Amino acid sequence: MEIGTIGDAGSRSGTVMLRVDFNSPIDPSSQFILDDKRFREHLPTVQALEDTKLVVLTHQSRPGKKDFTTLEAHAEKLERLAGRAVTYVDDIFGPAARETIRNMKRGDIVMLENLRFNAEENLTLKPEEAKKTILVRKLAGMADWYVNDAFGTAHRSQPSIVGLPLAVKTVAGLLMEREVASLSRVFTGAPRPVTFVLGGTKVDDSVAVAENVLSNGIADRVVVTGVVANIFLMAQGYDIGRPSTQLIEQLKYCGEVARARQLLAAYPESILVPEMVAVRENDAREEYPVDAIPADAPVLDLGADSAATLAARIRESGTVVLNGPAGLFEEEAFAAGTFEIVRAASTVEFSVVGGGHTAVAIEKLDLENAFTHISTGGGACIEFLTGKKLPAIRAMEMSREIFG
Ligand SMILES: Nc1ncnc2c1ncn2[C@@H]1O[C@H](COP(=O)(O)OP(=O)(O)O)[C@@H](O)[C@H]1O
Ligand SMILES: O=C(OP(=O)(O)O)[C@H](O)COP(=O)(O)O
Repeated sequence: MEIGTIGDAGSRSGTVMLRVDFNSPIDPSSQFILDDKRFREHLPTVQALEDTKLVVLTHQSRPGKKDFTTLEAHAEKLERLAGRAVTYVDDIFGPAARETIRNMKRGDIVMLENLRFNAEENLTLKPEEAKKTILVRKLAGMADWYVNDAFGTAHRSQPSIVGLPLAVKTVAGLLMEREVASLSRVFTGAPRPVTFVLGGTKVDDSVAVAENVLSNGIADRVVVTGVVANIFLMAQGYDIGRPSTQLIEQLKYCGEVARARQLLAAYPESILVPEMVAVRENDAREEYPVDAIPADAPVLDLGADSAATLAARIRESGTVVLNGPAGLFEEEAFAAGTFEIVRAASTVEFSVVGGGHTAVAIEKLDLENAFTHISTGGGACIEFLTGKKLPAIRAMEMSREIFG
């Protein structure tokens, strides 16, 4: 890896700013954090920096959303999970934050306020521009070095991600290092055959991933499920019915049908599309072949035969990259396809998972330990798999060039 890590950062003392991604689902009325996976995943980095004055930075949600909130509950959650006191300050770089940081001792942990409360953090900027923001200048003035562990935000060109590394020596935290190493292994040295299973609703990203991994010989085959499969069925000329077509229009993914058609033409043997689907008809699950989908019934899962056929192809793989559920698994009647695919993926030698919903499906089956790597990133993971260099990684490389 071209980026520095905590291991080669040398001194483990001084004031360290640690960027994490504690952005988590929150109950808007009780402020209760509903899932603490991201907290648990960042703990090794927090503990590795126990001899420093540790200033933790994160965002929570985005301005305008219901779960855009202060970080008091996040500080409490970190305190409980780390078993160490965490001081929360409702300030980012004003007098309260500066005073608290000035008074820190070795081993102290301070959590600053939601970075996105500062308008500049919500801008998408090039690293050089981000470096000039007041936010970056102020934070840099309080830090001896910076650790970026926020893999889940690595695809955002925001000041704390791409600007701060140009202003302070920056290295990757342990989670960032593990994410990059595990996901990179998909591109080099993954046991073959390599199967990508792309489902869920992020059709544009999934088509881009399929293009990248098929054209570069990274994947031997791509299995499509979920809404992604519906696009490929349209590309094959099938009528997927009004409700599913409307969903694709709503999501503004009609343009993806032509891209899917090109992929099918270029890789006819490598893209596996379901032949049977499950729909909701008269409030019940019914199964149909893809050339007989009823006009008014939404396609919500793989048909049982197709789930079994695709699962068998997954099981014979050396590597599986799983991103996005195969259907509306939140409803019991439409969960079978997702569960069968997840179970099959859990049996292979090297298995990598991206996406929050996919991780939830795995948790429901209690199969977390059966996977090699479950990424904390949704968008970041899938963007990494499209083959693009993530802005956070590029910024850490630049930091290494600047500060050594
Ligand atoms: N055929 C389908 N029709 C409607 N929704 C679907 C279908 N297949 C999957 N979904 C929905 O996709 C959502 C997850 O998609 P996505 O956000 O892309 O996954 P992830 O968070 O794992 O990346 C789930 O809420 C699931 O119910
Ligand atoms: O949860 C996140 O992204 P994800 O839902 O794609 O995993 C990250 O915290 C990034 O958040 P953002 O998409 O508001 O920039």
